[in-house]
Amino acid sequence: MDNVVQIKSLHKTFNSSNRALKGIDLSVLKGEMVALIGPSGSGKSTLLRHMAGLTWGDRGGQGSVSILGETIQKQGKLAHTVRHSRAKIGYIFQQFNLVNRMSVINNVLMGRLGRISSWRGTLGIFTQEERSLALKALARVGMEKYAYQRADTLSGGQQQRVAIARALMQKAEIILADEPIASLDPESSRIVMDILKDINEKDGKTVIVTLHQVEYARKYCGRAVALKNGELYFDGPSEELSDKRLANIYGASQLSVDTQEAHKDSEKGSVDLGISGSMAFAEAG
Ligand SMILES: Nc1ncnc2c1ncn2[C@@H]1O[C@H](COP(=O)(O)OP(=O)(O)OP(=O)(O)O)[C@@H](O)[C@H]1O
Repeated sequence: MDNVVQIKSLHKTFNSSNRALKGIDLSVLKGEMVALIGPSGSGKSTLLRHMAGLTWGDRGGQGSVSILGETIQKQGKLAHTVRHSRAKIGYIFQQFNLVNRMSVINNVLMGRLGRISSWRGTLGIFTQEERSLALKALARVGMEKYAYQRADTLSGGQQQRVAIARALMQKAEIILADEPIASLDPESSRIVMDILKDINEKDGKTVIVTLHQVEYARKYCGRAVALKNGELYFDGPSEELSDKRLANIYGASQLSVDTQEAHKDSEKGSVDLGISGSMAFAEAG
Protein backbone atom coordinates (compact mmCIF):
# COMPACT_ATOMS: atom_id res chain seq x y z
CA MET A 1 0.00 0.00 0.00
CA ASP A 2 1.07 3.59 -0.63
CA ASN A 3 2.00 6.17 1.96
CA VAL A 4 -0.38 9.08 1.63
CA VAL A 5 1.24 11.02 4.45
CA GLN A 6 4.99 11.22 4.92
CA ILE A 7 6.33 13.50 7.62
CA LYS A 8 10.02 13.61 8.36
CA SER A 9 11.87 15.34 11.16
CA LEU A 10 9.29 18.08 11.57
CA HIS A 11 10.06 20.77 14.12
CA LYS A 12 7.91 23.76 14.95
CA THR A 13 8.83 26.48 17.41
CA PHE A 14 6.40 29.29 18.24
CA ASN A 15 7.64 32.62 19.59
CA SER A 16 11.27 31.46 19.50
CA SER A 17 10.98 29.17 22.55
CA ASN A 18 7.72 27.20 22.51
CA ARG A 19 8.74 23.94 20.84
CA ALA A 20 5.32 22.69 19.75
CA LEU A 21 6.69 19.87 17.54
CA LYS A 22 10.02 18.25 18.27
CA GLY A 23 11.13 16.17 15.32
CA ILE A 24 8.00 14.31 14.27
CA ASP A 25 8.34 11.35 11.91
CA LEU A 26 5.07 9.84 10.76
CA SER A 27 3.72 7.97 7.79
CA VAL A 28 0.13 7.01 7.10
CA LEU A 29 -1.03 4.46 4.55
CA LYS A 30 -3.84 4.95 2.09
CA GLY A 31 -7.17 3.94 3.61
CA GLU A 32 -6.11 4.17 7.25
CA MET A 33 -8.27 5.87 9.87
CA VAL A 34 -5.92 7.38 12.42
CA ALA A 35 -6.73 9.09 15.71
CA LEU A 36 -4.35 11.80 16.81
CA ILE A 37 -4.60 12.04 20.57
CA GLY A 38 -2.72 13.63 23.43
CA PRO A 39 -3.18 16.19 26.18
CA SER A 40 -4.14 19.78 25.52
CA GLY A 41 -1.16 21.64 24.07
CA SER A 42 0.67 18.47 22.98
CA GLY A 43 0.73 19.60 19.34
CA LYS A 44 -2.13 17.71 17.68
CA SER A 45 -3.69 20.66 15.84
CA THR A 46 -0.29 22.06 14.97
CA LEU A 47 0.69 18.77 13.36
CA LEU A 48 -2.55 18.55 11.41
CA ARG A 49 -2.19 22.13 10.19
CA HIS A 50 1.32 21.30 8.92
CA MET A 51 -0.12 18.41 6.91
CA ALA A 52 -2.50 20.77 5.12
CA GLY A 53 0.16 23.42 4.60
CA LEU A 54 -1.75 25.87 6.78
CA THR A 55 1.46 26.48 8.67
CA TRP A 56 5.11 25.56 8.16
CA GLY A 57 7.92 24.09 10.18
CA ASP A 58 11.08 25.73 11.44
CA ARG A 59 13.30 27.34 8.86
CA GLY A 60 16.72 25.85 8.65
CA GLY A 61 15.53 22.44 9.85
CA GLN A 62 15.33 19.37 7.66
CA GLY A 63 11.61 18.90 8.25
CA SER A 64 9.33 17.87 5.40
CA VAL A 65 5.71 16.94 4.81
CA SER A 66 4.32 15.29 1.73
CA ILE A 67 0.76 14.29 1.13
CA LEU A 68 -0.32 11.93 -1.67
CA GLY A 69 3.26 11.97 -2.91
CA GLU A 70 3.29 15.76 -3.32
CA THR A 71 5.57 17.95 -1.24
CA ILE A 72 3.55 20.28 0.99
CA GLN A 73 6.55 21.82 2.73
CA LYS A 74 10.24 21.36 3.13
CA GLN A 75 12.80 23.01 5.38
CA GLY A 76 10.26 25.52 6.65
CA LYS A 77 8.95 26.63 3.27
CA LEU A 78 5.66 25.77 1.62
CA ALA A 79 5.91 24.16 -1.81
CA HIS A 80 4.77 26.46 -4.61
CA THR A 81 2.30 23.71 -5.61
CA VAL A 82 0.61 23.73 -2.20
CA ARG A 83 -2.65 25.20 -3.47
CA HIS A 84 -2.95 22.43 -6.00
CA SER A 85 -2.25 19.83 -3.30
CA ARG A 86 -4.72 21.38 -0.88
CA ALA A 87 -7.53 20.76 -3.37
CA LYS A 88 -7.10 17.05 -2.57
CA ILE A 89 -7.15 17.57 1.19
CA GLY A 90 -10.48 17.94 2.96
CA TYR A 91 -10.05 19.85 6.20
CA ILE A 92 -12.76 19.69 8.85
CA PHE A 93 -12.61 22.28 11.62
CA GLN A 94 -13.97 22.10 15.13
CA GLN A 95 -16.07 25.19 14.42
CA PHE A 96 -17.26 23.94 10.98
CA ASN A 97 -16.18 27.09 9.04
CA LEU A 98 -19.38 27.39 7.05
CA VAL A 99 -20.49 30.71 5.60
CA ASN A 100 -23.42 31.45 7.92
CA ARG A 101 -25.49 33.62 5.63
CA MET A 102 -25.25 31.21 2.69
CA SER A 103 -27.54 28.28 2.05
CA VAL A 104 -26.41 24.80 2.98
CA ILE A 105 -26.13 23.72 -0.66
CA ASN A 106 -24.01 26.75 -1.58
CA ASN A 107 -21.69 25.95 1.31
CA VAL A 108 -21.29 22.44 -0.06
CA LEU A 109 -20.66 23.81 -3.55
CA MET A 110 -17.78 25.82 -2.08
CA GLY A 111 -15.97 22.47 -1.93
CA ARG A 112 -15.72 22.74 -5.71
CA LEU A 113 -13.81 26.02 -5.70
CA GLY A 114 -10.35 24.48 -6.01
CA ARG A 115 -11.47 22.65 -9.14
CA ILE A 116 -13.34 25.23 -11.19
CA SER A 117 -12.25 28.41 -12.94
CA SER A 118 -11.85 31.39 -10.65
CA TRP A 119 -14.46 33.49 -12.53
CA ARG A 120 -17.10 30.78 -12.03
CA GLY A 121 -16.16 30.53 -8.36
CA THR A 122 -16.29 34.30 -7.85
CA LEU A 123 -19.69 34.58 -9.49
CA GLY A 124 -20.98 31.43 -7.80
CA ILE A 125 -21.94 29.83 -11.10
CA PHE A 126 -22.29 26.09 -10.77
CA THR A 127 -23.58 23.57 -13.30
CA GLN A 128 -26.66 21.44 -12.84
CA GLU A 129 -24.38 18.43 -12.50
CA GLU A 130 -22.43 20.13 -9.70
CA ARG A 131 -25.68 20.99 -7.92
CA SER A 132 -26.89 17.44 -8.13
CA LEU A 133 -23.51 16.23 -6.81
CA ALA A 134 -23.89 18.63 -3.88
CA LEU A 135 -27.35 17.22 -3.13
CA LYS A 136 -25.90 13.71 -3.26
CA ALA A 137 -23.15 14.69 -0.83
CA LEU A 138 -25.80 16.14 1.48
CA ALA A 139 -27.86 12.95 1.19
CA ARG A 140 -24.77 10.95 2.16
CA VAL A 141 -24.60 12.80 5.49
CA GLY A 142 -28.39 12.81 5.95
CA MET A 143 -28.78 16.55 5.37
CA GLU A 144 -30.47 16.86 1.96
CA LYS A 145 -33.72 18.21 3.35
CA TYR A 146 -31.87 21.23 4.73
CA ALA A 147 -30.23 22.10 1.39
CA TYR A 148 -31.94 25.46 0.90
CA GLN A 149 -31.84 26.63 4.50
CA ARG A 150 -29.26 29.14 5.75
CA ALA A 151 -26.26 27.43 7.33
CA ASP A 152 -26.62 29.37 10.58
CA THR A 153 -30.06 27.92 11.21
CA LEU A 154 -28.55 24.46 11.77
CA SER A 155 -27.34 22.88 15.01
CA GLY A 156 -23.63 22.32 15.55
CA GLY A 157 -23.84 18.63 14.68
CA GLN A 158 -25.79 19.41 11.51
CA GLN A 159 -23.26 22.07 10.50
CA GLN A 160 -20.44 19.58 10.95
CA ARG A 161 -22.27 17.14 8.68
CA VAL A 162 -22.54 19.88 6.04
CA ALA A 163 -18.81 20.56 6.41
CA ILE A 164 -18.17 16.87 5.70
CA ALA A 165 -20.46 17.07 2.65
CA ARG A 166 -18.32 20.00 1.46
CA ALA A 167 -15.20 17.79 1.75
CA LEU A 168 -17.03 15.07 -0.23
CA MET A 169 -17.91 17.64 -2.90
CA GLN A 170 -14.25 18.55 -3.02
CA LYS A 171 -13.51 14.90 -3.85
CA ALA A 172 -10.79 15.06 -1.24
CA GLU A 173 -8.46 12.06 -1.19
CA ILE A 174 -7.64 12.52 2.43
CA ILE A 175 -9.67 14.04 5.25
CA LEU A 176 -7.97 15.86 8.10
CA ALA A 177 -10.45 16.53 10.88
CA ASP A 178 -9.33 18.81 13.70
CA GLU A 179 -11.38 18.01 16.79
CA PRO A 180 -14.55 17.62 14.73
CA ILE A 181 -16.63 16.52 17.70
CA ALA A 182 -15.13 18.65 20.47
CA SER A 183 -18.09 21.02 20.60
CA LEU A 184 -20.83 18.45 19.93
CA ASP A 185 -23.13 16.50 22.22
CA PRO A 186 -22.60 12.71 22.44
CA GLU A 187 -25.35 11.84 19.94
CA SER A 188 -24.11 14.33 17.31
CA SER A 189 -20.55 13.15 17.96
CA ARG A 190 -21.54 9.58 17.25
CA ILE A 191 -23.27 10.58 14.01
CA VAL A 192 -20.26 12.60 12.81
CA MET A 193 -17.82 9.80 13.67
CA ASP A 194 -20.10 7.23 11.98
CA ILE A 195 -20.04 9.36 8.82
CA LEU A 196 -16.24 9.71 8.86
CA LYS A 197 -15.92 5.96 9.37
CA ASP A 198 -18.34 5.29 6.52
CA ILE A 199 -16.33 7.52 4.17
CA ASN A 200 -13.17 5.76 5.27
CA GLU A 201 -14.54 2.24 4.80
CA LYS A 202 -16.76 2.63 1.74
CA ASP A 203 -14.76 5.20 -0.23
CA GLY A 204 -11.34 4.13 0.99
CA LYS A 205 -10.47 7.70 1.97
CA THR A 206 -7.68 8.19 4.46
CA VAL A 207 -8.95 9.93 7.59
CA ILE A 208 -6.81 11.54 10.29
CA VAL A 209 -8.78 12.91 13.18
CA THR A 210 -7.66 14.69 16.33
CA LEU A 211 -9.73 13.64 19.30
CA HIS A 212 -9.92 14.49 22.97
CA GLN A 213 -12.09 11.51 23.71
CA VAL A 214 -10.07 8.34 23.75
CA GLU A 215 -13.12 6.11 23.65
CA TYR A 216 -13.94 7.45 20.19
CA ALA A 217 -10.38 6.74 19.10
CA ARG A 218 -10.72 3.17 20.32
CA LYS A 219 -14.12 2.68 18.75
CA TYR A 220 -13.55 4.25 15.34
CA CYS A 221 -9.85 4.29 14.54
CA GLY A 222 -7.70 1.24 13.97
CA ARG A 223 -4.56 3.21 14.70
CA ALA A 224 -3.79 5.81 17.31
CA VAL A 225 -0.92 8.25 17.34
CA ALA A 226 -0.36 10.00 20.66
CA LEU A 227 1.63 13.18 21.09
CA LYS A 228 3.05 14.34 24.37
CA ASN A 229 4.92 17.64 24.71
CA GLY A 230 5.39 17.84 20.95
CA GLU A 231 6.86 14.36 20.63
CA LEU A 232 5.41 11.20 19.22
CA TYR A 233 4.77 9.15 22.33
CA PHE A 234 2.75 6.19 21.02
CA ASP A 235 1.92 4.88 17.57
CA GLY A 236 0.03 1.63 17.27
CA PRO A 237 -3.32 -0.15 17.27
CA SER A 238 -5.81 1.87 19.29
CA GLU A 239 -6.83 -1.27 21.15
CA GLU A 240 -3.37 -1.14 22.73
CA LEU A 241 -4.27 2.11 24.47
CA SER A 242 -4.43 0.53 27.88
CA ASP A 243 -5.49 2.61 30.85
CA LYS A 244 -1.93 2.50 32.14
CA ARG A 245 -0.61 3.81 28.83
CA LEU A 246 -3.27 6.52 28.79
CA ALA A 247 -2.29 7.58 32.29
CA ASN A 248 1.28 7.95 31.01
CA ILE A 249 0.14 9.97 28.00
CA TYR A 250 -2.25 12.26 29.82
CA GLY A 251 -0.49 12.42 33.18
CA ALA A 252 -1.90 11.78 36.62
CA SER A 253 -2.84 15.39 37.38
CA GLN A 254 -4.83 15.77 34.18
CA LEU A 255 -6.36 12.41 34.94
CA SER A 256 -7.70 13.44 38.31
CA VAL A 257 -9.17 16.68 36.90
CA ASP A 258 -10.76 14.74 34.05
CA THR A 259 -12.10 12.16 36.43
CA GLN A 260 -13.80 14.86 38.52
CA GLU A 261 -15.28 16.36 35.35
CA ALA A 262 -16.53 12.93 34.29
CA HIS A 263 -18.27 12.46 37.63
CA LYS A 264 -19.91 15.88 37.22
CA ASP A 265 -21.06 14.87 33.72
CA SER A 266 -22.45 11.56 34.91
CA GLU A 267 -24.32 13.35 37.71
CA LYS A 268 -25.85 15.58 35.02
CA GLY A 269 -26.87 12.44 33.15
CA SER A 270 -24.62 13.07 30.17
CA VAL A 271 -22.78 10.09 28.80
CA ASP A 272 -19.45 11.44 27.58
CA LEU A 273 -17.25 8.54 26.65
CA GLY A 274 -14.16 10.71 26.72
CA ILE A 275 -10.77 10.17 28.26
CA SER A 276 -12.32 11.40 31.47
CA GLY A 277 -15.19 8.94 31.19
CA SER A 278 -13.03 5.97 30.36
CA MET A 279 -10.61 6.68 33.16
CA ALA A 280 -13.43 7.33 35.59
CA PHE A 281 -14.99 3.98 34.75
CA ALA A 282 -11.60 2.28 35.01
CA GLU A 283 -11.12 3.74 38.46
CA ALA A 284 -14.65 2.92 39.52
CA GLY A 285 -14.18 -0.68 38.33
N1 LIG B 1 -0.47 30.19 16.27
C1 LIG B 1 0.21 29.91 17.39
N2 LIG B 1 1.02 30.83 17.94
C2 LIG B 1 1.71 30.56 19.07
N3 LIG B 1 1.67 29.39 19.70
C3 LIG B 1 0.87 28.43 19.21
C4 LIG B 1 0.10 28.64 18.03
N4 LIG B 1 -0.57 27.49 17.75
C5 LIG B 1 -0.26 26.62 18.71
N5 LIG B 1 0.62 27.17 19.59
C6 LIG B 1 1.22 26.51 20.75
O1 LIG B 1 1.71 25.25 20.33
C7 LIG B 1 1.48 24.25 21.32
C8 LIG B 1 0.65 23.12 20.72
O2 LIG B 1 -0.65 23.63 20.46
P1 LIG B 1 -1.77 22.76 19.71
O3 LIG B 1 -2.95 23.64 19.52
O4 LIG B 1 -1.18 22.13 18.52
O5 LIG B 1 -2.06 21.64 20.80
P2 LIG B 1 -3.25 20.59 20.82
O6 LIG B 1 -2.66 19.29 21.22
O7 LIG B 1 -4.01 20.62 19.54
O8 LIG B 1 -4.11 21.17 22.01
P3 LIG B 1 -5.72 21.15 22.25
O9 LIG B 1 -6.08 19.72 22.45
O10 LIG B 1 -5.91 21.98 23.47
O11 LIG B 1 -6.36 21.75 21.03
C9 LIG B 1 0.80 24.98 22.48
O12 LIG B 1 1.79 25.32 23.41
C10 LIG B 1 0.20 26.21 21.83
O13 LIG B 1 0.10 27.26 22.75
